[in-house]
Amino acid sequence: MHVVVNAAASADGKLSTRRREQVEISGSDDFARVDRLRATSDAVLVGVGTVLADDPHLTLDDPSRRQEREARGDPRNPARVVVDSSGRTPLDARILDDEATTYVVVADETTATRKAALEDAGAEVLVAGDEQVSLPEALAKLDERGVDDLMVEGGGEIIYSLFAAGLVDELSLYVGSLVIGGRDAPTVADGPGFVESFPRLSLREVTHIDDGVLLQYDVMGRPEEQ
Ligand SMILES: NC(=O)c1ccc[n+]([C@@H]2O[C@H](COP(=O)([O-])OP(=O)(O)OC[C@H]3O[C@@H](n4cnc5c(N)ncnc54)[C@H](OP(=O)(O)O)[C@@H]3O)[C@@H](O)[C@H]2O)c1
Ligand SMILES: Nc1nc(=O)c(N)c(NC[C@H](O)[C@H](O)[C@H](O)COP(=O)(O)O)[nH]1
Repeated sequence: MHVVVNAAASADGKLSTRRREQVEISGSDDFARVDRLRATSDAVLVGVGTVLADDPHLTLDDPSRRQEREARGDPRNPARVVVDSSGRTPLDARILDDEATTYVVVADETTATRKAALEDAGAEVLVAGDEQVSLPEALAKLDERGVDDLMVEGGGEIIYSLFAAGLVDELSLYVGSLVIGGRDAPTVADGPGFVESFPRLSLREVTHIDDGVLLQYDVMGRPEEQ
């Protein structure tokens, strides 16, 4: 599986405000780029924190890209994946509509009642991990279901855990020309943070888009992995 993390951050590295309210950091050209990246992916993954904060839809905006996918025999939208240990995804979340397949990856502790409610609401529930979702197990289950190209759209907790598990191949980071600030605002990679053997990146491309810059990195891995 090939994993691309895509995110947009302010110049001070924030994904949104301290209230976790969604901020439009990308401009129209960068959102078009994100739509193209979704169109070439088999699945788009977010954490439940993003679902609760943004209620995202994670489908393609451009109808011609849906047609192109169908013309090559793919579903019109990539599958959607929510990483959600105890099944907190609201049953009326936009991500559960029938515009695309949606996998809700839960941990073993999730009750059978909650799993059944999510399935009734349109999700395919996958179990990976005991108390918190195990990302290596989750990606292995997605791989079994034909996901070769996985796009991750955040948020900061999920991005940190994917780097910590050595599961990221590429990082596409759009840096918008604004300052959000706030010690409690989510950043590109939150979690407990690394204190040594930092994942190393190789800067492949720098592109001026809208009023910001797109940084595209290949992930070299952590020193002990190189
Ligand atoms: N600018 C951008 O590009 C962008 C992109 C996405 C999101 N955002 C913003 O970021 C914020 C949401 O980010 P977030 O960090 O709070 O949430 P998140 O990363 O989307 O989701 C984090 C949640 O995922 C669950 N999880 C399950 N297994 C996990 C694992 N192995 N590692 C880490 N998390 C795991 C945890 O909840 P459980 O323990 O309940 O499972 C955790 O609280 C929102 O404000 C949103 O607007 C911005
Ligand atoms: N590329 C990007 N630029 C931004 O300025 C921004 N705020 C996000 N945020 C990502 C987050 O995951 C959102 O929830 C989905 O981008 C919403 O996706 P929909 O439009 O509902 O499909 N992503």
